[in-house]
Amino acid sequence: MDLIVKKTEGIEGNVKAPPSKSYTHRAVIIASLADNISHLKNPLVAKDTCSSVEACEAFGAKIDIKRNAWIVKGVNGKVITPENVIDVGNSGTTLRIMTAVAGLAKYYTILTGDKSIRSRPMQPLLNSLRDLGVVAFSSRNNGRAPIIVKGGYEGGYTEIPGNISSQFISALLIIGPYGSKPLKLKIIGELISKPYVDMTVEVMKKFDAKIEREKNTYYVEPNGYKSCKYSIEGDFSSASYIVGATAIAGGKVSIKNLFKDSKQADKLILDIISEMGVDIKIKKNEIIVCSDGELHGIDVNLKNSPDLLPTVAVLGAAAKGRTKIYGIRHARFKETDRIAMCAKELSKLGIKVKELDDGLIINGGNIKGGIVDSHNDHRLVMALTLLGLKKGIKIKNAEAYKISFPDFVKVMKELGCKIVEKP
Ligand SMILES: O=C(O)C1=C[C@@H](OP(=O)(O)O)[C@@H](O)[C@H](O)C1
Ligand SMILES: C=C(OP(=O)(O)O)C(=O)O
Repeated sequence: MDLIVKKTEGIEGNVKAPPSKSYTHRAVIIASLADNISHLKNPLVAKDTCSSVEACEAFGAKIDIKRNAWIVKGVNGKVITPENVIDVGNSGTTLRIMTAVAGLAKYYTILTGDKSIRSRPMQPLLNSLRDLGVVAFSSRNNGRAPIIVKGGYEGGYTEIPGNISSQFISALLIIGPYGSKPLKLKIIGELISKPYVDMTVEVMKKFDAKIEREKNTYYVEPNGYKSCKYSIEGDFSSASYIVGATAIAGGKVSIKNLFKDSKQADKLILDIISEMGVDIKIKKNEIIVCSDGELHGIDVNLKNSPDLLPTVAVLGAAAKGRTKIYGIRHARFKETDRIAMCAKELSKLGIKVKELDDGLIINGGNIKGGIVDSHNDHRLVMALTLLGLKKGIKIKNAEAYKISFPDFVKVMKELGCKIVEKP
């Protein structure tokens, strides 16, 4: 499917941010391991989170999908060996966390996914799982999926580099409560995407896990999880496209279901956008964005918020002057190499972009219309849509937005964005 986006000036309305993808993954996986029945309110129903639901069911959890709620009967740590291969589709979070969960099963689990998933780094996680009593290897010995895991998780000590993906750390912490010994996990070097680990710890605590951090080391007691009622907040990464569209097209938009005190990494979009010249009002559970469509370039470190790269890159392209984005070498290991793909697609629209090892320098302000490709990356589809509001573009392979924000086109149209889906 292609998206045709037409120049749009002035958008307005009141919308609700979709539920958080990261919190939905964590809640459903932890509830699936827990001792009894958990009620998850407002989960995100999207391709990536459905990959986690299917994987949890394959490991023995019973999940009843109701309108606006999932009722999860956990396995109380007694994970069964799946009958079939676990196919995580396009979801890196599912692959990483479920590889660790497979370490709790008795026999062999095979985990794989689409072409993009089969290119994403896994070796540090496999090494740590081995330290903790699990047999875990890459079927082609290249540190990528397909992954083969034979359970046997005991707990104990391991260390892991912090600069490739925080999902390795989240994955190891999540199985921590089910060892025969406590888990001691030391992060070596710089920890990127740290807010995502904080979110993991927050959800683990909500399910009564005993977890502590001292400097760069996490300690988890083998006490299991207690099921509970958990409500999933709105997603700042998805909301970044609504904020970005308002910033670029101009207008006034209110976004509900976003919490001021959220731990989400991508809350940073609010600081970024105000620094670029947009007026932001932050209420307890609502954000109001007001823009005249005039933005100016900034320097920004996205080390902790890698998923904002495509959004900030297009904002930089639409802004006057230079935008430098840095600190995000790890954005090269996502659905695509997002540094390279943002540079490639923005160049097609006449924007001068310089690729850095860990970011981009964008000379914004002069966009021409044209045809761009998402490379099947959901964040590229949604971010490129924002540029279309400025000049009119066609985005190829656009159906990828359904990975994380299935109502993206509907919500954008409600706000007045001129978008047409072409099958
Ligand atoms: O744990 C999570 O929910 C995520 C962690 C981040 O990945 P990295 O830790 O690999 O940067 C982020 O990019 C991803 O979209 C979601
Ligand atoms: C990188 C992302 O997710 P995941 O790692 O779960 O594929 C993302 O949502 O941008």
